[in-house]
Amino acid sequence: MTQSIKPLVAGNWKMNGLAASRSELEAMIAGAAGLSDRVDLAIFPPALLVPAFAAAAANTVLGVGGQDCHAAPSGAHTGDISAEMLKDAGATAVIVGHSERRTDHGETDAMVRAKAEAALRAGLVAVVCIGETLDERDRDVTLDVVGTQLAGSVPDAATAATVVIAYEPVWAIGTGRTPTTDDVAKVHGFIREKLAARFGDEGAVLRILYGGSVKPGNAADLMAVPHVNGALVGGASLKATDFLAIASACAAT
Ligand SMILES: O=C[C@H](O)COP(=O)(O)O
Repeated sequence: MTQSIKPLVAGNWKMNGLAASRSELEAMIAGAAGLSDRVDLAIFPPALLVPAFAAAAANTVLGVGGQDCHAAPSGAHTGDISAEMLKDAGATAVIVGHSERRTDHGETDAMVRAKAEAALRAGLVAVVCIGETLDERDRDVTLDVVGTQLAGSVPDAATAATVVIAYEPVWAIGTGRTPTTDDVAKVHGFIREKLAARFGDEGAVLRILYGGSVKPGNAADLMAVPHVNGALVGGASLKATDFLAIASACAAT
């Protein structure tokens, strides 16, 4: 982990969670307080839970965000939610371009970039996801894929305060498989080079999260990799004990 960058541990609940999950949120809020000098924490529940979770987390160190947004601020887009609506509901951030959105909804780099630009327009931090599939990894084109996604999905106006990159190998998501720390170092180092070349000083300090089967048992090793500035956690973020254990491991590196 790069010492000069405060890490972020973000929990993506995906399509999980009901109103009763509020107890997990409250445990996270309580646990986050003791870690906030070393690591930022944020949780991304389903959109229906954002207003209640954001209200519960207001004036605490735990951020609350959405999992997707439309590129437009409002309009005839049935079923969609704008970045402005998330902001209005108390969100501070939004995930864009998660591989499940790219796969399930055919989102392209251009669409992801437009969503990230919408986030910035609304005053939200955009967590921009990139990562290669297993087929792409097997064909040894990981860096090509990641470089293309990075160039195409990240807004020109990105700063360290407004954009976070999440590198998530698609084959590691929800599978229990993770890349070796050498593999993670190679990709994160490549992303850092690209960000620094494009954004200069801002690119040198923009946070790059690793995501894909991060658990309490492997978090310390993954978070110690150079240019890993935190984690985007899926399954293990549903339970406060696991989420906080990952955040503690991150804070300790
Ligand atoms: O957004 C989170 C990632 O897709 C990782 O999910 P996972 O931790 O369940 O593998």
